[in-house]
Amino acid sequence: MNLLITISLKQAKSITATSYFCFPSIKVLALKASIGVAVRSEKKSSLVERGEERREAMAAELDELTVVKEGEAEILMHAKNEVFYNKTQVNNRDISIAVLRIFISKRKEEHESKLSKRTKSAAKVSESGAAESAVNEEKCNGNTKVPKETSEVAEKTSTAEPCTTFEEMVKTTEGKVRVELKPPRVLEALSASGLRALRYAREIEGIGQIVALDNDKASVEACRRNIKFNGSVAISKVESNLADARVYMLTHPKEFDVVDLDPYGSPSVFLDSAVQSVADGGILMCTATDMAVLCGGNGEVCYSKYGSYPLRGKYCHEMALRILLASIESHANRYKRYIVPVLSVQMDFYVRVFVRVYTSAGAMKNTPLKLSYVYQCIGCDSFHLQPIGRTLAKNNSVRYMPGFGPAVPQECTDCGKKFNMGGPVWSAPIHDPEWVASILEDVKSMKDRYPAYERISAVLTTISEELPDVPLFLSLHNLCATLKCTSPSAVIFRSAVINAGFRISGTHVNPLGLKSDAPMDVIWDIMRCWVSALYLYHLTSQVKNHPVKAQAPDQAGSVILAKEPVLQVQLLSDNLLLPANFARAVASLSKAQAKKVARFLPNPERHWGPKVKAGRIITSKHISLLGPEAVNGYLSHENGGDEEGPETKRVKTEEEVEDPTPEVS
Ligand SMILES: C[S@@+](CC[C@H](N)C(=O)[O-])C[C@H]1O[C@@H](n2cnc3c(N)ncnc32)[C@H](O)[C@@H]1O
Ligand SMILES: [Zn+2]
Repeated sequence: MNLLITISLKQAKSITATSYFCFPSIKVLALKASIGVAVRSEKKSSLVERGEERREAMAAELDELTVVKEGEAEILMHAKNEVFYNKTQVNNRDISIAVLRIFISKRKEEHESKLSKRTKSAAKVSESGAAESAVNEEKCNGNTKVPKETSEVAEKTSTAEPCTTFEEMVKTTEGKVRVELKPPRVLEALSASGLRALRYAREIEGIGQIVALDNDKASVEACRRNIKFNGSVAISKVESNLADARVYMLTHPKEFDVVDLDPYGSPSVFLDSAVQSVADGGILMCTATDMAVLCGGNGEVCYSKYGSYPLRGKYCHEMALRILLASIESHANRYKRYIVPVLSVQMDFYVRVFVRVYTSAGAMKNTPLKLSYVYQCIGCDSFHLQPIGRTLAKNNSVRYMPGFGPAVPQECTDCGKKFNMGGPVWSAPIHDPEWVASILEDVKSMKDRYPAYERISAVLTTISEELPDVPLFLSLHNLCATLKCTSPSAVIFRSAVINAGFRISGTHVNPLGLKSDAPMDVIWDIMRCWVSALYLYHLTSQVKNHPVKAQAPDQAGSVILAKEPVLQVQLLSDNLLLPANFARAVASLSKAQAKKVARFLPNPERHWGPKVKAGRIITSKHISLLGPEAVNGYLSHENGGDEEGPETKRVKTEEEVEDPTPEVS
């Protein structure tokens, strides 16, 4: 499916300004209104006099505009790149829409269950004769007074707890009064053209008011024009304000059920105010595109922005997600709040997290249990996590204690080298499996409504199969590079881990990554068996070995291979105890893999990456940001060069992704 439909008005160059004026479509009327050309009921004679001049100006202006359609929203883009728009982010916007749809339905379910609890507790109270439970008329609708008539009925309807500002009293057709949830209010804090806000308004059933902010005048003007251009639903739901998002969020505490941060680069400066602006139980959706920083390019910069040290492991993109989550949690904690991640995605060139925000000084005490330091060996890349805190159960209470440490000795037990220490990172689950399943189901049920359906369903499928409780992942390639051996296929390696009694899964972050709860010494034992003659295949006692390339005796690989394996796996067929069993295990393929469902897709076109800030002239200085290919594209375009050509890079097959270095022995 085409991700984006761009209707260039230039394509219709032959259409003169006169035909725009005469063409009776609503769209064109909206377009005229949006660019501020009022159609006055002037006399025909004066039109003739001034018509030529105006038509020329109009034609020139229209020539500069392009209508971009994504989902159900359309925006007018100016050729001068004055307002930020990156079509690559269609994946980001699609996933956000999917999450919001589920947020609305979960929020409703939670509200229903809260109401039924209220009803039960009120019934108990009235049974025991404690009539003081009556609700006073200001309890509902927050600051809004409920009409007396309504509040009287409310008293009769078993409401023992006060309504929140997010609830309202609604009279049903039978004349009863129900406490209903108000539609969720959304803050799109960094809105640029308003495309995202417009898509939310037009595509998400049950969404409430959407406030779109930007501190750039041109963006706000464009956003307002786009609101009008999108017609009545957009006009009634979306408002655009010129404001610094930080000030606005600080001055609107707990006012939004949804806060969306989609900044240029790092969201770090917005986090403190954003966590304060989300209502209890609301959701914060946050993108970070400063991957070089989050992945360890500049550890000290990452520390200054996020309060966490990144490590340059193969798992760095997942670590980036976990650093961002730890940082949001730390800001939330300042206000006695805490987060619960529902979905965390690394895709394209960014990370995006979806977290719910709650207030509870008690629950906040659990934060240190959800954060860990990461030790990564500089020789063999083995990694170990050390939680910051732990709990101690005593009688009927729980004591919060600092974590035991150190988690590792000074020198790596596998290869003898030292460790780098990174973090703290979020080491609790980064997704809620129930949410992920609901989002995926919902996306599949309305394929046509997601322009990036193929991509987002592939990512969500892979996420749904990740081990939820295993932070970070191994790279089979990396293990083999350390030992300088050929690689087992992922299926054979997964089988050995499963046969040894541990769990293993893929990760959405990297097609070659493997998450496992097997400790590093077990992983290395399996690899020792792979390279030695202890490789048992298909339970047939077929012995193979995979010779390694020689390396210096002090190198990590040599030290690891010099040790005898200690792992002992019992084979079912007889009483043999072997260090590893590579017989193919049933669970060695995920369900999606077994069904050959797509899990990783190539980029749909070239230059599928970040864009520079709006209005900036793209020069060769941007090579480091966009990559030489992308910049060449822009520069050649600037110079009147060719249009972007089709993707020429060969796409890997499913097998190649699964098993990039097929067995050679
Ligand atoms: C990456 S763009 C947003 C793209 C948009 N969310 C979308 O999906 O198309 C970031 C926007 O944030 C705006 N911005 C940057 N700093 C801001 C601030 N302090 N307050 C409000 N807007 C800001 C910029 O003007 C820019 O338009
Ligand atoms: Zn090591």
